[in-house]
Amino acid sequence: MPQALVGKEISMSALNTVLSFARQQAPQYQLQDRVQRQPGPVDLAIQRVGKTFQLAGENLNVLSDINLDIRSGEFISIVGASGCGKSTLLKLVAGLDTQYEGDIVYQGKRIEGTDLGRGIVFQEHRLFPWLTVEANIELAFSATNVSKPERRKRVQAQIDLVGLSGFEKAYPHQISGGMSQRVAIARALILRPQLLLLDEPFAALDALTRLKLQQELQRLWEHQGLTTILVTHDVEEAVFLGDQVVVMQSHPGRIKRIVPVSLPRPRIRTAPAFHAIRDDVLTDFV
Ligand SMILES: Nc1ncnc2c1ncn2[C@@H]1O[C@H](COP(=O)(O)OP(=O)(O)OP(=O)(O)O)[C@@H](O)[C@H]1O
Repeated sequence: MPQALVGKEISMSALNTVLSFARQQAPQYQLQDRVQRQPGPVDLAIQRVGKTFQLAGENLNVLSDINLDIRSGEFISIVGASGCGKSTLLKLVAGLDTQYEGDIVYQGKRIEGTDLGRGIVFQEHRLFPWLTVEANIELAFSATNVSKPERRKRVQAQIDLVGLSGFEKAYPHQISGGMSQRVAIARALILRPQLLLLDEPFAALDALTRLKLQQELQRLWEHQGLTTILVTHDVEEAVFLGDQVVVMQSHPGRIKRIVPVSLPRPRIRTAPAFHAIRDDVLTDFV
């Protein structure tokens, strides 16, 4: 069964239990206080991008003719079957792989390598087990000339923002998977990137933690005005968070269609309009 359909196995009563728990846990949104977001200018332009790997002497065409404009402050979700090239595309945008055809232009410059202005979070948290929560986050400053007191101040503020106050001195083995992912997100955000890249950051988490972190991610995104790209297998997550859901298909990996999600935030997962968009996207996987 495609990963994207796994969520369909949950019964309505189980889903409602999960949702009411998540609502209690989630930070309370003040709808009247929220700034109306306006789409900004194009921040990231992916133009005619292709990627071929060499595998056992053969050429493996993984991405072909990818074209996508992402506006400043937009949240883009990318879904698609396993192996369609989602992570490969994200790595190209991160600058972790610079061997590609076409152009990826971020804020007017072709991406030629990694940059502190682009933060990335992977499925595994990649924390150093011998460092505390605060030391793992502070590590992000190692290539900068930010002063020690300023680092400390920003680390504490970021820890507070992701809800980890009190766990500053804990080691990764002393905190849960969800908390570890929050540390990874804090580490990605501490340098105040303008572009946040997320590669299935919640895939290894249980359903409750996942819902809670989706809400927290939305809060951080709104708070910091980040342009965000999320790769996920979870269609519901994609619709809950995305301004647009990019559906990819395989062999070679390419964009099948882009589904706009204009529902107001925070989105109500049980609302018919939400179901309609989720079900529409799911038709690409059945
Ligand atoms: N370094 C590499 N060398 C050769 N082939 C690679 C390399 N990295 C990825 N691939 C291949 O590229 C294809 C796309 O991989 P990618 O990880 O981007 O897919 P994905 O859509 O993110 O998959 P999943 O959803 O399972 O994570 C796969 O066939 C994979 O085997």
